[in-house]
Amino acid sequence: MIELKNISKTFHQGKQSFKALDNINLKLEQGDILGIIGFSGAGKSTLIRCVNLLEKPDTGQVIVNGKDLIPLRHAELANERKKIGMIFQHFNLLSSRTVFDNVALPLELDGVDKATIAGKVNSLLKTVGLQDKANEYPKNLSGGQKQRVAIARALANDPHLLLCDEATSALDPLTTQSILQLLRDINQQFRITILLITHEMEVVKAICNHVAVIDEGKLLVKGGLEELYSESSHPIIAQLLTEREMEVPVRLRDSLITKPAKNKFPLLEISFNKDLNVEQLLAYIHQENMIYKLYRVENGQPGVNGFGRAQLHIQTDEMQTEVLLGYLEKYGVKYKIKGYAG
Ligand SMILES: Nc1ncnc2c1ncn2[C@@H]1O[C@H](COP(=O)(O)OP(=O)(O)OP(=O)(O)O)[C@@H](O)[C@H]1O
Repeated sequence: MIELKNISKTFHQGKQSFKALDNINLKLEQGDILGIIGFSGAGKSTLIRCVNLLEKPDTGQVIVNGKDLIPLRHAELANERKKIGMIFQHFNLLSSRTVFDNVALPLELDGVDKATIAGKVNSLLKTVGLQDKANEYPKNLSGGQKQRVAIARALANDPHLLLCDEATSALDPLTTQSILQLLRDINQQFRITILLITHEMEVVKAICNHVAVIDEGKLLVKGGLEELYSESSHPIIAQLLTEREMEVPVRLRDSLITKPAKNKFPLLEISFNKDLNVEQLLAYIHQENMIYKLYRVENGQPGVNGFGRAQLHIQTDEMQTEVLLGYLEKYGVKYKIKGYAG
């Protein structure tokens, strides 16, 4: 069982301070899949990072299987952390290591012998459906395959808890579904508790048996999806429940394919944040002489649901596309590849 009790966290920058988490209380039973949903800046990442103490709360307790992690000394904390796996939006694989060696890394660091590592890694690669990719390097894998490698690596130390930090936010809809299905299978097969954060209601609906809504560092609701719907008169919850994926433009609807291909370019759905808005992005695109078509723009309300969304069809070469995606990531802007079209 995992319990967060009275967790608060304030960030200080120069003379300014910002309360990112305000007295959070949350409980998960073994085998639960809890989704924490909220808009950009609500405090989701800070909260999930408090669970394995990547971020140390100012106050409160993080109780994992009866033990408060906060007062633990370094070695003891490292031991508890081994049992908490984590996956990230951008996979965080080591590009210089093969798939096999990425998955093997936590076991190597733990001093496990080579024969045991080989057995374990091969079995994990089978679990995530990548046994034929053991000798590939991450650069030769699709986004979904990279996330499968990251999942296998997160499972290497037989964790009882898996933390998922926007694990499907960089993936197209079909790949998202397959990764969510894999997480569901892992939860069933290993009885692993899963705590995930997302800004997409679809993810919560697809996989979670419990949900908590976070806004401005406070939990607004926690419980089953029914509880969420019963609170839908709350403006933030109403928005979360109504926010849908933007519709694909009619012109592209029939030609959109799910995988990259020659002369097909990604259609991006971009959710802006306080650090980058649509005008700034377009100024950058012009400055870099990138070819694009802007299909839809939705204006958000600053401080309520981020700074709007847009659908942008990038029609430039692969290298420039990578540069653009890197630019969005630099500003922490979330995007989704809806598919590819010419
Ligand atoms: N290290 C830090 N120093 C200062 N402020 C921070 C730090 N980390 C987070 N914050 C602030 O705390 C607030 C919550 O951030 P957090 O990343 O937890 O939100 P989030 O809900 O995960 O947002 P997103 O979905 O955009 O990632 C934001 O206003 C952010 O700017």
